[in-house]
Formats: sequence, C-alpha cells, structure tokens
Amino acid sequence: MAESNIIAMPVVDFSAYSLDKPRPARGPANDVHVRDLVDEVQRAFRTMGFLYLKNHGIDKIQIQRSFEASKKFFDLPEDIKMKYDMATLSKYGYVHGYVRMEAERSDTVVPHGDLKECFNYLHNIEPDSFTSDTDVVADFKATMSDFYKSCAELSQRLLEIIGRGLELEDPRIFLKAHDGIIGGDNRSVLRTLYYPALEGDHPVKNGQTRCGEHSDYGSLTLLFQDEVGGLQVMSSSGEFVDATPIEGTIIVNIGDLMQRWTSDKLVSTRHRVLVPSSVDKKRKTRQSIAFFANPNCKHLITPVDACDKYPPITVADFLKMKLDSTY
Ligand SMILES: O=C(O)CCC(=O)C(=O)O
Ligand SMILES: [Fe+2]
Repeated sequence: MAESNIIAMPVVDFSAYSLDKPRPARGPANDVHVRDLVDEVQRAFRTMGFLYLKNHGIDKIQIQRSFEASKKFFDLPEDIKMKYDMATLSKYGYVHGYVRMEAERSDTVVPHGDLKECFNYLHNIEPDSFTSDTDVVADFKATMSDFYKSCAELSQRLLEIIGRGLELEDPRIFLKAHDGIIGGDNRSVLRTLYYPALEGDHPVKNGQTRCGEHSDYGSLTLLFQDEVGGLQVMSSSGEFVDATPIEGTIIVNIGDLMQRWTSDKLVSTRHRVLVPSSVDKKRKTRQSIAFFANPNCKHLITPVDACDKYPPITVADFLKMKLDSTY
C-alpha cells in the first residue's frame, strides 16, 4: 500500500538549514525551526534509517545537469568507458572510475552481478587518473566536480544536525571528522548509476537484480533518483517498502560506519533495486546519483558515547573491510 510506505519514510523539511543560506562558522542557530529539524532527523535515523529531504537548497538545474552529463557518459562506446575502468585504476588504491555491467555484486550472497553501470567519482585523488580525452568526458568531469562540492556541503550540514540530536558533549564531532571532504585525505564518493533497459542485450538471470540488497558503508548517503522508481527500503518489520520518487526531494540514509560510531543508535538499513516485473518498466532505463560521505581516512572511529561495544578502527580499515567483500 503506497500510503503506508510514505508514512514509514518521513519527509523532512530542511529549510531551517538549507544551502540557500550561508553556513555560520559556529553552526546552526538554536531556534525553534532548527530544534524541530534536529528532532525529526534524529527520529527518522533512529527508526528507519532513511528519510526524504525537501527544501535542501541544492539547485534543481545542477541536479538535472549532473543526470544529463552522466547519461552522455554512459552512452559512450564501451571501449571509451573502459579506459576509466575502476578495476584498472584501483591499482593506485582508489575506488575511482567506471564499473561495467554485472561487475559489482551489492548482495554478496547472489551469484550474479548487478544489472547496472556506474561511475565512482573521487574528488581528492592524486595523481589525477581521470584524463579527459573527449568533450563528453571533460564535461562529465567538470559537472561531477561541481556536484560533489554541493553534496559535500549538504552532508556537512546534515552531520551538524545529527550531532546536535545525539546530545554529545561536542556536537560537531562528526563535522570535524569530515573536514577533509574537499581537498583532504578523505575518500567520499560521488557515484552516478545507470540501469540499462532489460531486453535484448541484457537478459535477466535467475535471482539477478538491478542493485542487490545491501546497506551502505560510510557515514551517510544522499540519493538523487529520477522519476522511474524501483528503490526499496527494508522496514522495521522486515518487509521491503517502495521508496517512491518524490519530486524535489533527496533520499538521505545512514551507513554502517555511522551506525557503529553511534553504537547502533542510528541505523543503517538494507535496501535494493529489483528488476521491474512489467515488460513496459523493464524497457525503461533508470538513473540515480548517490553521494557517500565518509570521514577522513585516518580518523579513528570509537563509539561517540564512549561505550566499549566496538573496538576502535580507522576509517580506511573499516571501508577496506567492507569493499573487499563487494569486488
Ligand atoms: O539506485 C538506487 O536507487 C540505489 C543505489 C544504491 O543503493 C547504492 O549505490 O548504494
Ligand atoms: Fe545503497
């Protein structure tokens, strides 16, 4: 039932701390609007781990441009895209680059790869392994770079709001741990995804999905999706509910690292994208763009409430442990 799905996943209004207004150096004001926002975000992340965010302040045109530049990249011939193959570039130790169809298994239990292509854009890498030998690629790179910065800014604001809600001695602890998100030793990822039409060239194998069931690894994820839909999120009762696209909103969710950091107060919830059952929908391509915010690589994650539930681990080691099981 669509109605109960919408109730399960709250729509939170971010006007009180939107990107339209400058971010004060000392953090958001302590007025009633911010307090309401802090409470709503906290409630959503302690229960479902997912929410829709409206009035976030990321420019609609910029989002559109990012979807269009991505589509042009994915429409390039496979041999050009494979010049940016993540498997090759990863010899430099980065998860940066193009991931071809079926190369990734989001659900490690399923024997087949996901029916998707994606490109992981890392902003802070040296040397720049992203040469741009076509106009399409050059435009794609510039667009991803701009979009990364907007997503980083929104993530930093959300991290402040989350810190307030946990009533920590230092509510800016999350923000500080991400201070290298632009230009520092930080491997946050902007990932653009393309789900091709499923017919002809792409027959569907038994149990295969567009994106297998998984939870995200990092601190938090921003997800922009087109109007096609297909994302499903596990509810507290263990059933998957549709995260139906709502115009103008971004989906925000907690990742495994943040769950561990908050000693399970905030929850990282499993989600997936199935192959549509109707022939009409199978013929449709789908696009989404995810921004995975991660703390700085060398930051040591210990539970913020100082309990001993989880031993300390560096961000780099934690992410490596998660990534090794996917590729
Ligand atoms: O495409 C989507 O809607 C979800 C993608 C996703 O969950 C991921 O890349 O982690
Ligand atoms: Fe995900």
